Amino acid sequence: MRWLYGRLVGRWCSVGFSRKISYGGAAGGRLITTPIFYVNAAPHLGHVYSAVLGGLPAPVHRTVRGAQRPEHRLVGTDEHGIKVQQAAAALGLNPSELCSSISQEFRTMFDTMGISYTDFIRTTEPRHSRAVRHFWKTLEERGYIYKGTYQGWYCTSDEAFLSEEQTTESTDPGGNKIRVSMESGHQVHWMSEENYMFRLSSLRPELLKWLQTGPIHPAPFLRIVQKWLEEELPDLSVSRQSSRVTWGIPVPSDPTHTTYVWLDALINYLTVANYPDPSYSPWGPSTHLLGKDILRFHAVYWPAFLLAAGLPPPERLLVHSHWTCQGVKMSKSLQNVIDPTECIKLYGRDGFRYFLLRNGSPERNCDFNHDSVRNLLNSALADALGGLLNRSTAPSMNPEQCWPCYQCKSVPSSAKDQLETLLEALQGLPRVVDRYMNTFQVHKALEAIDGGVRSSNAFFQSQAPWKLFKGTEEDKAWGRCVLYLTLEALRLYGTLLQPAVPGLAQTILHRLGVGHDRRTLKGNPFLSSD
Ligand SMILES: Nc1ncnc2c1ncn2[C@@H]1O[C@H](COP(=O)(O)OP(=O)(O)OP(=O)(O)O)[C@@H](O)[C@H]1O
Repeated sequence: MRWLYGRLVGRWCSVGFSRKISYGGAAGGRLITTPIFYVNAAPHLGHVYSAVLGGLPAPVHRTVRGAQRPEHRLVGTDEHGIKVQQAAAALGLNPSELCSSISQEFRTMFDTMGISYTDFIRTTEPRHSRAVRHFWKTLEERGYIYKGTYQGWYCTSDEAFLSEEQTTESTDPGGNKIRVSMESGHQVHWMSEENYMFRLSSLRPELLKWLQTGPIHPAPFLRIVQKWLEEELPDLSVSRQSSRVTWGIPVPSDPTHTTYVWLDALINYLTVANYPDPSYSPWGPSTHLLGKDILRFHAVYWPAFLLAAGLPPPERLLVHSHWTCQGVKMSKSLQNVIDPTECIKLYGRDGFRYFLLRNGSPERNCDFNHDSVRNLLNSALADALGGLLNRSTAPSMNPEQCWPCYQCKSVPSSAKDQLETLLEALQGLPRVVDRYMNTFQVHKALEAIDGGVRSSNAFFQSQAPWKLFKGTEEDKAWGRCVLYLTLEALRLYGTLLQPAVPGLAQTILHRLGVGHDRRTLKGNPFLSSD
């Protein structure tokens, strides 16, 4: 027996892993952004998912490569516009009070969920209105803004202008005929107003050129944007008359108009890089993570605004699909949301994070229900991972509570194939996880780790070290080898799980006696402890 990581310490006693969960019980220069969230209501599960996902790349880099990568991680709240104005009026508050209170709720939620960030921006901050005013003047000076009349459908819920083809007829709950957005299902109204227009139509060739660099992932969303750009691309209204929308940033040259909330909101990605100070240098490469509901704003309007201002368009847009409730997108306006606080109470922070990251996906919507959370956590974490850890570190299996020697003189012929397949899979696992995590296909990374855990369980069960320890000297040596390989595999899983479920991973590594200086694979790869 060797004392590689010191004694196995502590007891495995994390709620939900050694015990089962029962429903209803207590329980380099790189800018990465998640959308800044609109403060017309409290955060829901969909926001938490986006924010958790956006917080992963830096920890992944640290875990696998051992190095810190300069990274600016932005989160924040989008606070202007008519929806906030209306929500505040309905509550008898002034908009500023509502914004401060809901923005704080988002911040508290991010902290509770262990989401790391380097800047939390609020679009009502003075640094942001300075950036917006400067950006507006730049667009004006470069000839991209003119006064015109906008006539068409407007969806207040989505703060979006829609063409006739993007709307359809529907019926409201009272049986009245209404027009709705085909994309979101929210009601639209006919609007005719004199305001400031942005020459979006003139930017089509440059946008198409940008699309050729393949900046949008996964590919189906790139195709959607290509299709949009093949259709009509009318100029965009970028102001509202301030008599109607008071809560926003006034147009610098004309205070009778308020800046369109999406132009205002998107500029936050520049504000956090100190735009327009002389010290401003665009963060590169910049990655924006977003839900598919705001694809048009990020993949058409935002690069167009940047190109018009003479700035580089974003390098990568990573798009994810939606959490739904009974098939309908979870959304504040529809009030069909799942409260993240309730989920944290039921499943713990890491259980909730694991579920979101394992089941959420870029390509397909995912329906939320408590049964699927309970089933996943019981099967993947309590039974497979927790079971393996408990069994392989139990005092009955390892009375001296230390790491056995990896002295595998001879592998029984019956175990050779299984061992070879397992070792090959585990040696390649960090590369697989790193690749998936860096492209935000986190569900695939977690699936790969879970696959490893299940193969380790099968190996442990079929070799039955508890029986080998009662056999010949050769059996005992092989038993120690099986135990060593299992603990080493658990060290690998614990290390790789740190970005997704930091608390749970620390519990595993602590239980294995792995010191804080060894919780990266850089310098400590799989089987390096031999
Ligand atoms: N159901 C959802 N699933 C996944 N992500 C979501 C969901 N709802 C919101 N988000 C995340 O929040 C971003 C937009 O947030 P927003 O504040 O507009 O939320 P919302 O609930 O859709 O609001 P509203 O109903 O007022 O439109 C999305 O782009 C996405 O990143």
